Amino acid sequence: MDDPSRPRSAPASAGTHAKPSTTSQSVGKITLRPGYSQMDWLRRSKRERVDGGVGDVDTRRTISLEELRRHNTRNDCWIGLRGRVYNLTAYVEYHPGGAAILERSFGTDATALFDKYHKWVNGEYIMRATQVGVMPGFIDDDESD
Ligand code: HEM
Repeated sequence: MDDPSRPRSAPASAGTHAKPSTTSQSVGKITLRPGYSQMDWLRRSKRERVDGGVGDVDTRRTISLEELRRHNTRNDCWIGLRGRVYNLTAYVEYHPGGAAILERSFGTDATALFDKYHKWVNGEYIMRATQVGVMPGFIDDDESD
């Protein structure tokens, strides 16, 4: 007999199963394409660097605001976040908040907007495979990378 105290559906954390997502994922009004869930991204970025194919990147290179600003298009977008610079280009399609809202942050220090929408999200962890450098004056307090 069914035990009414046991949930019938999978818990929310079930999205972390090992297979790539094969159905669309809806977060709020945003629908992500199959294969573009956060788990798909984490799996991909664990496997490979996703820095836009610029090759052997010195992730500690200082990137001027002027250089950051030049990467401001959908096919070549970098953002600053807490002193690190990330190549967001590949992640845009995986962003649960959608691509459109990210556009205004392309080529800028997006820390304030990031915190406005989701201070709780660990952007440094999610984006670690995309780091292309650091912002001027950045002082690293994490020796693990
Ligand atoms: C490093 C870059 C970013 C990463 C890794 C990231 C990651 C995420 C994640 C994981 C979520 C889902 C949060 C949740 O369900 O609790 C999300 C939602 C969202 N993000 Fe981002 N994000 C980034 C940048 C930004 C920026 C720059 C903006 C604004 C310009 C933004 C706006 C939003 C919005 C509006 C949502 C939807 C919030 C909601 O539905 O409540 N994100 N993002």
